[in-house]
Amino acid sequence: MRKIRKFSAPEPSMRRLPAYLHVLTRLLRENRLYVSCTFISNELYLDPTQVRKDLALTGIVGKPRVGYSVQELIDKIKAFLGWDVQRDAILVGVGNLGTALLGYQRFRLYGLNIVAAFDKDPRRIGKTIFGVDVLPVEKMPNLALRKKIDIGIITVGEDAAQEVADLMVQGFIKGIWNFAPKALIVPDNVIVENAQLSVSLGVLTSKMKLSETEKDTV
Ligand SMILES: NC(=O)c1ccc[n+]([C@@H]2O[C@H](COP(=O)([O-])OP(=O)(O)OC[C@H]3O[C@@H](n4cnc5c(N)ncnc54)[C@H](O)[C@@H]3O)[C@@H](O)[C@H]2O)c1
Repeated sequence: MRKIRKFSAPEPSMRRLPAYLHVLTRLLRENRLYVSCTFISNELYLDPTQVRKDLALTGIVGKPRVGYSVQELIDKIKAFLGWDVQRDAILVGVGNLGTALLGYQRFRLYGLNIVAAFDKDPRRIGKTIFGVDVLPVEKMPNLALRKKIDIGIITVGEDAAQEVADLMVQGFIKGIWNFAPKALIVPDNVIVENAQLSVSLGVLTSKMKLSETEKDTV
């Protein structure tokens, strides 16, 4: 059975940190120098103790009665998330979703630099989408190895996802951001993060359903 890899920081905290960053970036634009846990927790409807624990993971130390320096907190969160360094990525599957991801310019702010895209469809190969060249998928492992690519993004259908992951492993890619609804099998040294909008939608609709049922019973 495959081992579940454990990390020293809890995943829910990792998932909340980008939201804190969003609030802090706004405060920086408004020239705010300091911020408290209570302020952040009120903005995001979270428990202040939870926010304090999450922020402590980044190593930041607040000043009594003043709070945290906004700039320092931004820097610490970015460093914790690994967004303070630029990572080169490639994307495989330049269909609807792949094209949308290539067009999302803000990934660069998070240190994600998509340097090439790959597909198997001759109608897509040779095109340049949002400044990124689309190459034949067979060329991916070699390019990944040569350019020391860190992250592979999978946006092919679920039937092709494992074979694409295998090619990424051949190319010594260490992190796979998988958008296909497929549980991938990879060596232990490769980290896979599955990104599913349907999970988020499921949370929304089940909360709506629960709230509707609770209203009916009042
Ligand atoms: N994670 C999410 O929230 C989310 C949201 C939408 C779609 N998806 C998933 O993303 C994937 C893509 O969806 P889409 O709507 O963009 O599909 P699409 O059919 O528009 O695009 C898929 C692309 O992959 C290419 N492809 C197929 N097999 C390949 C292979 N072996 N090597 C290289 N390229 C290959 C196809 O030529 C095509 O260009 C699907 O798995 C879908 O379920 C996930």
